[in-house]
Amino acid sequence: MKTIIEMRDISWVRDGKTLLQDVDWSVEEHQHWAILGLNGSGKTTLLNMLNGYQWPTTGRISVLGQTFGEVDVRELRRSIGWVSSSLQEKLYVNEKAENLVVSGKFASIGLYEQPTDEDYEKARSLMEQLQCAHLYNRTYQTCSQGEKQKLLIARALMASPKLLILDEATNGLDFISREALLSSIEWLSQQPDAPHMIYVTHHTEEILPIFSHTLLLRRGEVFAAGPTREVLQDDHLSAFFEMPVELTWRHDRAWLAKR
Ligand SMILES: Nc1ncnc2c1ncn2[C@@H]1O[C@H](COP(=O)(O)OP(=O)(O)OP(=O)(O)O)[C@@H](O)[C@H]1O
Repeated sequence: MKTIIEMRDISWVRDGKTLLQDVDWSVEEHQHWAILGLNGSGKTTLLNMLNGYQWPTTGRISVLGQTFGEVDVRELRRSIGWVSSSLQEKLYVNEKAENLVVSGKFASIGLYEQPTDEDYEKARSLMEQLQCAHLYNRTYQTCSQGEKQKLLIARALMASPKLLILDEATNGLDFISREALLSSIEWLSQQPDAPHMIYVTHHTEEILPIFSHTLLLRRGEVFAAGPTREVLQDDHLSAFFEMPVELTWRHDRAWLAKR
């Protein structure tokens, strides 16, 4: 089995505060993972490290078999798709949807290289598959939040990444848009060349059955990591949230309530 992500003894210290501590985490081939954590638990910091934007104070990271410190991270980033709202803030709001999606091929914000006709065909086909082809000639700023998220996923898929990170992808979506986005993610996982997915969320019910494994992150430490059904249990989560909670499983998704 190939290891997709390996983090060993990761810590990150800033201004005398330990914000990540002794993080050990492995993602193996054919696994999709969810990361669940409260605000400030260190999720974004962990993702920044996976993309080589932040370096750990101690520890070792390898992604897709490449060890950080020994590889050109800019090159490695071409194999990693990252969909996050922080990325949205950096995007050009006046960019046309088609150009925004195509720019994913070059892992650039804006288009500086000349795309080919095939690139535009691929962009259109991805948008059709994600059911957002009607936005082709629209500018990014005129799209709704749900439409924007789909465009960002299509953009990330342009480079045929081996790893796709979805960071709070359903932020700001209404119920219908959220379920539509989750269906697209499920559809994506069923494609023959599907990337390995890391889905970061605050909500247990968004952890689709395709996410075989879940990592619980609390105050910069791994609270639990393993098969989703083992990790998402009442006792475990009550200890995690430091509040009595109970889960109801419906359609293979875990709905959380305060006990
Ligand atoms: N550059 C920085 N300097 C100092 N502290 C930082 C820095 N970046 C993050 N932190 C702190 O590290 C902790 C973890 O932040 P992080 O953004 O990783 O959490 P998160 O789990 O992504 O939170 P949220 O769910 O709210 O997005 C927070 O306490 C945050 O204030």
